[in-house]
Amino acid sequence: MDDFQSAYQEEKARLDRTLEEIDQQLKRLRSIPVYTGQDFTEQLLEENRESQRKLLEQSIHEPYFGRLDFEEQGRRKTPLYIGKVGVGDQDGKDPIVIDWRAPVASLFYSFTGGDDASYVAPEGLIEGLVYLKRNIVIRKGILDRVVDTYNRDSDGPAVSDEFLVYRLGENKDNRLRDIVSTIQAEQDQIIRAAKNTALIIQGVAGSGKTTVALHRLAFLLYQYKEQIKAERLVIFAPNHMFIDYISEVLPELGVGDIQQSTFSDWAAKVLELDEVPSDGSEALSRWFDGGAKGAETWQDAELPGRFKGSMVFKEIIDAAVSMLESGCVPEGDFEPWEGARLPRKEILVWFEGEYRHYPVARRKERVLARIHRWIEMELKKVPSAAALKDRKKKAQQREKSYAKKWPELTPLSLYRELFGIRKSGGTEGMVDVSDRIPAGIWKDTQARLKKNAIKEEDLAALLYLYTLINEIDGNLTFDHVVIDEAQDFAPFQVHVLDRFVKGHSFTILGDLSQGIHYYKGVRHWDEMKELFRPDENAYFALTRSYRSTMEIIQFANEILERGVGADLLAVPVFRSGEPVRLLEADGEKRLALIRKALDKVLGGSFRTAAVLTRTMREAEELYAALSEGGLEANLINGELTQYAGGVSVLPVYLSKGLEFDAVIVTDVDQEHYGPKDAKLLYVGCTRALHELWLLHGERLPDYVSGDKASEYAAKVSLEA
Ligand SMILES: Nc1ncnc2c1ncn2[C@@H]1O[C@H](COP(=O)(O)OP(=O)(O)OP(=O)(O)O)[C@@H](O)[C@H]1O
Repeated sequence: MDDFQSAYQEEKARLDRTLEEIDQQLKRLRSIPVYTGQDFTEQLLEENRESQRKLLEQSIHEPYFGRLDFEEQGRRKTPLYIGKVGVGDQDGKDPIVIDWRAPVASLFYSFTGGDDASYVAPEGLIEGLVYLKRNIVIRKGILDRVVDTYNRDSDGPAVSDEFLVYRLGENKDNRLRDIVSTIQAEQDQIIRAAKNTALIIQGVAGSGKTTVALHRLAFLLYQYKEQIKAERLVIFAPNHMFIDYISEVLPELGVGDIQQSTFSDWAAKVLELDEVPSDGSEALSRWFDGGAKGAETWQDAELPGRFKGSMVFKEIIDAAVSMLESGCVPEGDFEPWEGARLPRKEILVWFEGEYRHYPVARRKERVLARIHRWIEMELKKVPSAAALKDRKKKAQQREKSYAKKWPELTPLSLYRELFGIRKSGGTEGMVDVSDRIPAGIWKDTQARLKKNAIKEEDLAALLYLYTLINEIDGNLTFDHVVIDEAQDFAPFQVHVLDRFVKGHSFTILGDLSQGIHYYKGVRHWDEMKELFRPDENAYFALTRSYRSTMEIIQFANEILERGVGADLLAVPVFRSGEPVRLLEADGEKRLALIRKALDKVLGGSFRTAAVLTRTMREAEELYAALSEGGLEANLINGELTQYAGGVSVLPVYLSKGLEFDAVIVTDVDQEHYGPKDAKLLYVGCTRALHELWLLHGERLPDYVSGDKASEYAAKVSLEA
């Protein structure tokens, strides 16, 4: 028997034993009648049994995916089996399968050969020797594959990407999947980073940012189970369809109930807005469907999204509200009826003294309530019933009009005042900051606010005002916040979120090379880092790209290098595929050739394909034409909440974050992708896992037809 066969036999025997053990445990658990009584302790025990049952039921299909033979210093060599779910033996003493999030399991991901292997455990640094690292594929309880990625006894360290490449070569369906069996060392470092740090991660396209963020949440829930709750974790994602696309990963990892939201949805909930301001897709659509040409030359300060997302705007707001407190208590004493008087001095003692520790809106509330109580006490002193009736009535009216003299302390009313919209008897305490806001933005915002129309760009400021005047309710706080596609987030948004998060516990991930929304987001990660103290943040860079073949990555890299002069180039995993196809397809032949290219692509075993256009309008037209020709496809627009897979037709800017087995980018010419659109084309190209087609007019954009291109791209022609 050769080594491979004996390894397979050994693992098969071990799998049979494990399945038998899990089966026994399940049988035992199922035999215990479900407790439905009122006893609290019994209820807790029943809950435990129920979650144990679920975990074992999940585990029995694929109990583990890896094996690591480790000899801890001074102990015996032990084979450790690592799975998505930890399983103990009948007595619950020795683990049969170790949870991938356990400290020792980190060795499986971080060990890359050599004599020194160590991991950090709660007891401190554990050192030892690794003898074997083995990947084991089990499908539906049947052993499918055994691949050794390190064997100390063979001819030296042989850590290879073979298993990773095998996994990456698989076709994808309509959902992002977990990667527990192949997490890479650079990703593992991020997943296991300490909770109370703001992690800022620059990762090239396809480096696993989204995937890593989701695994990090699963890790945090395991590692800090006493301190954090799933429902207090949140992922901010760019749109609802993306949320749907990533929705399977956490349940696959045995984690549920995590909040997933767009920033706008969340802000609207906190601010109790009747309507959710557009999440930006509408603005994007206008931006890309024309009208925005030349706007790239605008100064940041003139771009509403950039200006209102900056910390400069926060400082302007601080200046505007700096006198708010001192301007709150109305002039004059309070007189509920002639002869009774509550001196303003006394009210100030309450407002500025006793209630000082409350935020201002709450202080106002408390002072007004106390005045009410004071009136009631005064009324008790009134001797005659007739006088009492009269005074009561008067006091009611005066109390009401006195309350009206106080400023309206809501985020929206203050924001309106910031832009010069003042109600009669408005806030004396607001400082005029109009000269610090660019005239265009001032005028546009004022006009909108007069009609009570709020845009996404206003939300950070509104939330900030909210936090200045209100206490943040415990229900609204988070234990950890993930921000995906963070290059499109503004520093001010993150600053505001920081007020809702304990311990600056953030995972902020993005790719500056995919920053296609010129009018918002960050230009450099320092803009985010500066929001935190040096000891509160950590920066990581992910440079390996796992999604696409080498040919596609090299081709996309060249677009970045030539078109943007970027240095954040992706390093491919050694997975070779077809060359990128360049197909001239314009004029009358365009539609027929798009159809032909699609037929070619769909002829294989691919499960998902995308046809990317430059604009939404073009996507709609193409979708209509393709459907008329009998093709079954889905049109994706910014409103969609579900991603169905199959063939999708969509504008390239909406493809961000998604991936497809094959991608066909249409109209890749100078007209559609001018010199400023290299990043956009880069996003489109990097969506492809296995095949990329570029359908173009007579002249490709200059940054596409590079000299080196022939190494990984080929011109093809299909008969129209
Ligand atoms: N360690 C890994 N093992 C196997 N597959 C991986 C690994 N890391 C990432 N992938 C795969 O690479 C693809 C890209 O991952 P993901 O979408 O998380 O990357 P991203 O950095 O968020 O991409 P983008 O910024 O381009 O949207 C996914 O198919 C994911 O499953």
